[in-house]
Amino acid sequence: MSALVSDVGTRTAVAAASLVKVYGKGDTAVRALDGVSVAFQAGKFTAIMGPSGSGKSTLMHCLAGLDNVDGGSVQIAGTEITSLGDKELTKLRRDRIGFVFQAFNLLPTLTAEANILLGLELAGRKPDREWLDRIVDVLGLRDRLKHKPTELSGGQQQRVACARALVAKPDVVFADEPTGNLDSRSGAEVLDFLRMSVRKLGQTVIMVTHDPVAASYADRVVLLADGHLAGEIDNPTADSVLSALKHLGA
Ligand SMILES: Nc1ncnc2c1ncn2[C@@H]1O[C@H](COP(=O)(O)OP(=O)(O)OP(=O)(O)O)[C@@H](O)[C@H]1O
Repeated sequence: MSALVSDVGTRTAVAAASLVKVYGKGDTAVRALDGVSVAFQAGKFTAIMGPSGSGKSTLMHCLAGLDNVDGGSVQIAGTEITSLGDKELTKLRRDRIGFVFQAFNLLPTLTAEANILLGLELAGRKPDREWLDRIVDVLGLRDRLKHKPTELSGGQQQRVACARALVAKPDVVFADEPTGNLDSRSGAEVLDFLRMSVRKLGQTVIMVTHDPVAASYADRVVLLADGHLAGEIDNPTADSVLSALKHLGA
């Protein structure tokens, strides 16, 4: 495993080139992304930040193949996704991308373990038990696996959602405001986990957040403003992120 963690450091997990996304037509058209080129290294935790309306969610949706683009390219682990059909995209998202959303989206009738394994089951794939064990241990979910979502705290539910996102060993995990529904303590636990999934399990995480403290858990922050790349910060602190955002008028 340590070899895997050190190997991934220089590979590109996700790359966008000259990405353009336009909503609407004519006078009311909005260029939500206006030529964004950015690369995300494998084995790193990157946060996407910027003022409200700067294009963060749009960028995430285009990178993850959840939305079509109007120009440019997106590659996930070397696969160009903008030219894929719906079926191929669905398969790519299912097999190679993990998602963590603000709403935990767990099925209430299933146990935590069944929620974690559901995607694999639907895809007809067997879980790698050793990998599952590692994820469960890193997430501290061992004694919660038989519980239903209503028997879990918000933080625990989000950790189950993180396990679900990681269980298929995706090329990348996209997290959209993963701490938006959590108090600060549970939020810190989830962020700690996302960081550990990168450092200890060699995973790649790209997170959209409004919160400079959340962004400070990342290895790197990518800043957007008005649909453009507006800078980046390596080894961010909450203060350095906050002052960069102030600079952008957020
Ligand atoms: N479905 C849509 N139809 C029309 N315009 C849209 C749509 N989605 C987003 N936009 C516009 O595109 C721009 C970028 O929106 P986006 O949601 O990506 O920004 P954001 O940085 O994620 O914002 P926030 O921080 O407020 O969530 C904004 O001007 C927004 O109003």
